[in-house]
Amino acid sequence: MSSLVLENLSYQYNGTSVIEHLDLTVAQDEIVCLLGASGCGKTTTLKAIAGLIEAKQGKVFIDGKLVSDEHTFLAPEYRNIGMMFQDYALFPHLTVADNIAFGLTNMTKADKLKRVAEMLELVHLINCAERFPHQLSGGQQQRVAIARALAYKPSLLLLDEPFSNIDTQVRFELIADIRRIIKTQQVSAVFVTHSKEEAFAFADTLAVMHCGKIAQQGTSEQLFSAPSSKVVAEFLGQGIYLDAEVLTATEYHTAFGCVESLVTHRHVKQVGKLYVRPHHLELIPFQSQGCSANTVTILNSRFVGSHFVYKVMVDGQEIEVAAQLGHSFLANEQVTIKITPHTVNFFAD
Ligand SMILES: Nc1ncnc2c1ncn2[C@@H]1O[C@H](COP(=O)(O)OP(=O)(O)OP(=O)(O)O)[C@@H](O)[C@H]1O
Repeated sequence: MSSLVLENLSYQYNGTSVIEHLDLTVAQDEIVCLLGASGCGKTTTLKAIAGLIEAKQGKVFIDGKLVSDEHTFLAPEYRNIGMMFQDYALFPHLTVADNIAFGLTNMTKADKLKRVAEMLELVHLINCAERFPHQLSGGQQQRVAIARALAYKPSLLLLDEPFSNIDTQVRFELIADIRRIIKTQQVSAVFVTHSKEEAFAFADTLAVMHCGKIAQQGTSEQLFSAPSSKVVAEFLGQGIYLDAEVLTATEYHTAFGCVESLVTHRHVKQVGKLYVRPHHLELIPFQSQGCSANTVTILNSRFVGSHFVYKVMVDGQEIEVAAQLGHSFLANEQVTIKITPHTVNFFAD
């Protein structure tokens, strides 16, 4: 059974549509990331799942139980969900142990103490039990927040940008740690972010949101290599569009010569655009016998520790390309560009 199902969910603020006919499924024990640009409706979707707003259009099911539709509205405390936000939302006047124990009602004192001890061990904060939130680092505060959210064994965890206040140096360690914690507790989760790096590191599947809808849901690899729309392609990573015409099931004609696809497509004689990412481009020393359209000028270069990254203008669009081993170029130098065979992303006009 799915842990969460949103069916045809819509929501308006003062008559302005924010979520429109949104469908989403989260499987048992799955971490799904709602990913999208600022203002696309991610937090509003999370609030509708939590019951912090009343979405009358569409249905919300948690663990198979209808919790919201036009006739039904279950308050947040009856939805069996845990929540975690970017501002930690810990009670400042309570110790770490008391923060974790806060939601544990209907339990004997002994059971409460046992559960708090288990959670402190899980989040590696046993020695901080008697400290207050202001005596902890941001990462430690988020560990307390996750311990508190998981303490009463919710079936679904909702996380709204929980890592955005964490120093970038420790952010990805914390992400890996919180993912481990969630996985050991066998709870499903919906995680909201606008950072694709965080989404890649934290989620099992991504649901890219655009203008209040899910544009595409799948693993990060599926979305990266086979985006169903330009919006998803662009959101998952930088690239350029090249005018293209389909020649065969695996070949596309462009101004840069024939581009070969590693997979067979069923596009027939269509014209459209290829979305080409930097790692599909190869810069090689200028070859005078090459087609002039394949010649580009290095605009500038930047050393990134292990190699150089060159900015070039291709078909009127700037793109940064990592240097191939053994080649180095100067600013204003003319180089030849090649498009290597890859899993082509073609969008018909
Ligand atoms: N209480 C509100 N009243 C009116 N409009 C709102 C309210 N809350 C959010 N909005 C608007 O709804 C739209 C979606 O907001 P939401 O917070 O869901 O987006 P988001 O994708 O989570 O954005 P961000 O990544 O910036 O947090 C935005 O245009 C926002 O201005």
